[in-house]
Amino acid sequence: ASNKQLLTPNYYKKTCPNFNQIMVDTVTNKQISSPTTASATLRMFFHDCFILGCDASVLVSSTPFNKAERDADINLSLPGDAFDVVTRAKTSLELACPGVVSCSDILTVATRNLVTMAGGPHYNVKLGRKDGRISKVSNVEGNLPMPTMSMNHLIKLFASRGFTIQEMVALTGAHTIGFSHCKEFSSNVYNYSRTATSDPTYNPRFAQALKNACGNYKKDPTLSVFNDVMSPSKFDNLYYQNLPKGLGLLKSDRSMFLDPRTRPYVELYSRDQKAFFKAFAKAMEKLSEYGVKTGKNGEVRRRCDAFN
Ligand code: HEM
Ligand SMILES: [Ca+2]
Repeated sequence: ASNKQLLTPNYYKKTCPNFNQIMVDTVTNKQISSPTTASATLRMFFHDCFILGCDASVLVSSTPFNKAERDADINLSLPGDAFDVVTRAKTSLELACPGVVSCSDILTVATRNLVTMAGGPHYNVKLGRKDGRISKVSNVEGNLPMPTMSMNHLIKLFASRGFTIQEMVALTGAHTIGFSHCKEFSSNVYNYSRTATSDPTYNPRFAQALKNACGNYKKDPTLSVFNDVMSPSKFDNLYYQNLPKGLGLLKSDRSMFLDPRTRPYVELYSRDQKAFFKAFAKAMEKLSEYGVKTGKNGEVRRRCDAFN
């Protein structure tokens, strides 16, 4: 059997009967006190799963002997709240059931609960992942999508992990919540031509608003903008409705509408939120099982930021 077939819905039923309750309590408290936790954690989960599978490799801290994934340039913007919610859950779970619950299962369930809390679909996740024993910065480079990549490149990247074009479009609907830092899109807003105020695929008023919001971004790299300008913290399908209007923030977002291979799915999900939720839930279940390790292929870390 492959590792993912060894995952089960009730993996902790006997060994940690309070697992679900502890996860719900921790995640709810954290999201209420820091409402950006949901988007932060969803992005971190994606970055974990795409590199060596969902094995919490993204949580490991660098040491003098090993530069870890989280110190890759693309991961430096992962917010502290995402690490914090996992650490809090791990601390409570270690008190209740020491040495039993993996950091990768914690990150998977926290993400699922947060998506639902933000208004998104509920989906089932199976459990029993073990944590990885490898986390290297060199595994990250080129293996996570960047807004500057061409659509060919993005499609190939997702295909290399077994995800179809439709699944890629559905998963990227995650940009219905959260933020992007100005540097991720500002070259499109500024470096167009002498006369145009912006990239022609932007709505001109939106481009002007972005210029205003990001004017000082080179001096203040913390400046950031909502991914979904219409409903920034609600998990809904407005992300897709924005794209035909030129209100997609990242170049890769606007390309989802401009490219004929992805456009039909953008149109479907912008019309039909139910279809989006169903596709997102299914693709998240699949992502949650991507490259998982079970049994002796991994460990239950004592601390999520260090190998045992
Ligand atoms: C075409 C593929 C994708 C590209 C190019 C991309 C790129 C980006 C970039 C550049 C940011 C801004 C990060 C920052 O400035 O802090 C971002 C944010 C985000 N991404 Fe993606 N992403 C893609 C797909 C996905 C997928 C598949 C997911 C999850 C299933 C996801 C979830 C998120 C979330 C939730 C945020 C907001 C993070 C926050 O608020 O802290 N993205 N993405
Ligand atoms: Ca939204």
